[in-house]
Amino acid sequence: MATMYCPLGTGKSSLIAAMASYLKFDVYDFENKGVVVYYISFDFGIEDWGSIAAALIYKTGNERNKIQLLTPRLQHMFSLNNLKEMPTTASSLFSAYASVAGSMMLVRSMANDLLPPPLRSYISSKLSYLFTPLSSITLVIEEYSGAACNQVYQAAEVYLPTINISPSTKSFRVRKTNRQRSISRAMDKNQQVADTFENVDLTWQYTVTENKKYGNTHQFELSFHRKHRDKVIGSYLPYVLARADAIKEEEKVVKLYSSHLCSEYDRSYSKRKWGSVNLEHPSTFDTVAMEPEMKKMIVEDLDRFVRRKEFYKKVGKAWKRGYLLYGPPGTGKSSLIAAMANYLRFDVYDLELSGVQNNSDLRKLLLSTTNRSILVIEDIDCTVDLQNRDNWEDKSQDPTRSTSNKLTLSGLLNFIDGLWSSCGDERIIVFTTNHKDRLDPALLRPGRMDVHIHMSYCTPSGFKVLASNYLDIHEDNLHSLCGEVEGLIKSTEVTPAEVAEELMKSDDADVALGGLVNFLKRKRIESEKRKEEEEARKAKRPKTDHNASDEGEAVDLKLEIVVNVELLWCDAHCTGTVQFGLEV
Ligand SMILES: Nc1ncnc2c1ncn2[C@@H]1O[C@H](COP(=O)(O)OP(=O)(O)OP(=O)(O)O)[C@@H](O)[C@H]1O
Repeated sequence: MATMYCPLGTGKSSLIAAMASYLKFDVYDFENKGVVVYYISFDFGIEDWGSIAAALIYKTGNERNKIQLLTPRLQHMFSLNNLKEMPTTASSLFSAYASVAGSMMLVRSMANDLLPPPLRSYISSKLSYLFTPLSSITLVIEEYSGAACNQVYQAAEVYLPTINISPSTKSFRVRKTNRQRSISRAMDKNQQVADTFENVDLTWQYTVTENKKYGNTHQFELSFHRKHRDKVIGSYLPYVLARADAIKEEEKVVKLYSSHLCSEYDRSYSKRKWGSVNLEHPSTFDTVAMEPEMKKMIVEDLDRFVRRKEFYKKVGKAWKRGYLLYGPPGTGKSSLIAAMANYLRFDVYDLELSGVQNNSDLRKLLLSTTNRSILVIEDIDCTVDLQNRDNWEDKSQDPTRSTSNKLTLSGLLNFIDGLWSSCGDERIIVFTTNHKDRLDPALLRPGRMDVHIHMSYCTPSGFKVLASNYLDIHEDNLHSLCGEVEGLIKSTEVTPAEVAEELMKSDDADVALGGLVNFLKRKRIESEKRKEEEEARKAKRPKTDHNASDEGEAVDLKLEIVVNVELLWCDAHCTGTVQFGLEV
């Protein structure tokens, strides 16, 4: 047993990861205040159920064959003697059948009454294999692998709509959004499509198991002749994964996932899921108004990040990068995130922390995000109280909630660069805030937020980008008002959002720029007036040693002195000697 105690950012999680990878041990991450969860696993495999069925149905042939129908480990469970005692005449077979059927009905009604729905659905899905032809085999591709997304499932979702509809398909789903050029289709539940790969016939089926309490489970079932098992697993599935990547690349659709986009029904599901829409934000690095050097720095940083897979491996770091975007509202933080997503073609996961109940919920949500994605937590200073790492909780504090049932900063940090951060590749994490000073230093330390980007008020070069976006004004066709606008922008705090709003008011550059000049002049007058009023207020304030800004310090100092004196007084009692000293 080992206890690690050291300051923030000194590599506790990395050491644990290194120990686990050196020893090839699994890691169980128990939160110190967390709830212990017991997992019960049912490990009858497909083969086992098939062989149980085979042993029950084929009661002919010699005893050796009967035993061979069972997989080796089931041979231990079902003894030879039990099989020998199975009946062989038609009448005894019929009465055996009747008694088995009666027992089955009894078992089924007991199961309906006693077993929880997920367990029932698990058992019924396993029993369905009894009815598949023995020559064929079915691969079950579930949506989730443990808590993480199953990439084969996701690839099947992309690939299957591109293969021809089978004659046996009775229904399929169609959709088209504003941005899609053509209608896309998807498999409907319980429908099949056929595919052929290197002369192997394959059948895909999409199934949804409904469960009101725990939410629906989705899966694909891929059936084929069992003699092709190696080819399907070794060649066909990798082909489907590669095709899905290529299709996504061709479609160039970036998705925006949000935990708020899933239905209430899905939310109650213990494995909370993300709902998605296509990210149709047109922002690119060309359209974002910011200093050209900063833009160049960000693009180079992103390029370096995506090509550094081996580097991250070599230095023993999870392949992820954290960006902190800070600045006043309307300076383009969201636009920059969209530009990053469009540039990298990474999906965006928009996480609203206010809707996350506890660390366990957060973990489920984050584990179900995919690789090559951007996780965004906007306005991180507003959603939760970040002041204290240990007491970081949802603002709606409920004293009745146990301490283990909370969202904590440690829980989030653990995902950013703790052990959990390694559960995925090529991840970008972006936090945005209007108040960087309000963030816990633990969040800002190097290694967590690798790049801090200040999104400032509009600058002359930012204006040039906006003028080009909105009015097609470029270096070679500069408008006579551009010089005046740039001069005003230098001396006025105006956000790119405000400038953009003015430029949108007319297609006529004279009108739009004229409006912007007036707006900037008004803004400058207002801000000068505010400054004068502030200075007048300061001048009117009585001159004391305890004005507002000094008061806090004075109180702190007083408290400190009282505490010191008390401690020294205690010392005096205990030791009989006392020395007073005061350092200010
Ligand atoms: N730097 C920018 N470049 C281009 N357009 C911008 C920029 N900043 C703001 N805008 C315009 O203003 C709108 C609002 O900007 P955006 O939402 O990106 O700002 P924000 O900093 O994320 O604001 P908030 O902090 O309120 O979320 C955008 O739709 C865009 O049209």
